[in-house]
Amino acid sequence: MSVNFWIGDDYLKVSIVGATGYGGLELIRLLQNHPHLEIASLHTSSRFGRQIHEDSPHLLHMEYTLEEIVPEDIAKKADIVFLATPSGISVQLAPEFFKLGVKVIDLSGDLRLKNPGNYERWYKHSAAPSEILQEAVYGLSEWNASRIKHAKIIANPGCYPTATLLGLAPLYTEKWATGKDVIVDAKSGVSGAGKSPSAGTHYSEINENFKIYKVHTHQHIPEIEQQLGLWNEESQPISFSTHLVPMTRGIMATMYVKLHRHTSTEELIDLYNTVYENHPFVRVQPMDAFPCTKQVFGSNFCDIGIAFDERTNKATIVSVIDNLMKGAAGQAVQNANIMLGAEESAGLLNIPLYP
Ligand SMILES: NC(=O)C1=CN([C@@H]2O[C@H](COP(=O)(O)OP(=O)(O)OC[C@H]3O[C@@H](n4cnc5c(N)ncnc54)[C@H](OP(=O)(O)O)[C@@H]3O)[C@@H](O)[C@H]2O)C=CC1
Ligand SMILES: CC(=O)N[C@@H](CCC(=O)OP(=O)(O)O)C(=O)O
Repeated sequence: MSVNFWIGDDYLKVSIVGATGYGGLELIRLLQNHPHLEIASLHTSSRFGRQIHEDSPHLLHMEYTLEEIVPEDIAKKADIVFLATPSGISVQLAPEFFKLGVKVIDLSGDLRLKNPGNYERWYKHSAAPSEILQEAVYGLSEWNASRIKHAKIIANPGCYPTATLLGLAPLYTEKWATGKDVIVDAKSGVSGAGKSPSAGTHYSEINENFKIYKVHTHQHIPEIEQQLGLWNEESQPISFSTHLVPMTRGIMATMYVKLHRHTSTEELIDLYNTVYENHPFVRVQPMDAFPCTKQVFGSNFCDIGIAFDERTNKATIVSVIDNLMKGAAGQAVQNANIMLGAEESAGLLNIPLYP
């Protein structure tokens, strides 16, 4: 039975667990001006009692005391909880919130893979209970809205999968792609790795440098393949590589896809425009134009450029997003909007920061 979750003009209350990290801070930025959602509480595993602005001075004007993570207490004040925590945490927290009847939007990778063995292989943690994995709805907003609307748990997609899947979806769902020999060459800004410094991401390692990482082992490979398999059962394993770029935000995924049919760039652009016609956050570039990460900086847009290569019969698709927005907090708020029956774009239609 479907229940109308939203109760009209009132604000719905939300709590954020992991509020001090990059994803959590981006959620705060979006929720502060949201027309239907209001922050009830912010939670930390290590800094209880401190003000949010003590470690995040860009929030100097905001008065929120960081609280411990006690699901029973959160359930008393929140309708929805966002989990913006490292992998391995939602495995434990999501079942508790589910039992307490609080809707969960999980930004981590814990609930995305339906096969627990797959999660354990790629994430190296114990998986969530099967009941929770089955309950979790994959939150690729443009492609799963009818299920997101009635979901109790959302597994918000990863940043690379969001850029990749939005870029590949029209070819897979319309059966233009053979599903064989697909190559995804992806690059990310350093905020994708979260706020905690590490040997691989600190300034002198990343500045004026460009490096490949997690070759053939990236945890987003099974997530992308799971969704491609749902769209097209002929789909085969993809070649997927990830690189770190010396910039703060942004993801670019460049994809090379063999097609069933001979076509033209014009026809491909028409296909993408038709598929994404009613989706305000996916913008398809005109002929001969390709997107760059700066044109989506700080926004929830995914911009896509397309060209057909006559010589190889392959399409080249370029998809860009801001990893913290469409790749994390922005899509999480978009999913919350869909769940509560509001405009999908509520609180999210800001123009990208430029230059
Ligand atoms: N950064 C990105 O672009 C994207 C990130 N994601 C995923 O979203 C999640 C959050 O990412 P991001 O914000 O970048 O990560 P950060 O490392 O920046 O933040 C993680 C947050 O989790 C809290 N935390 C750490 N340990 C625990 C724990 N044991 N229990 C509860 N909370 C804990 C941290 O702070 P405190 O010590 O105060 O509790 C912090 O608030 C991750 O799972 C990430 O993989 C998904 C898409 C994109
Ligand atoms: C630049 C960078 O390091 N990015 C991270 C993205 C992590 C992430 O978002 O992880 P989950 O989606 O699995 O939670 C990475 O490549 O692992």
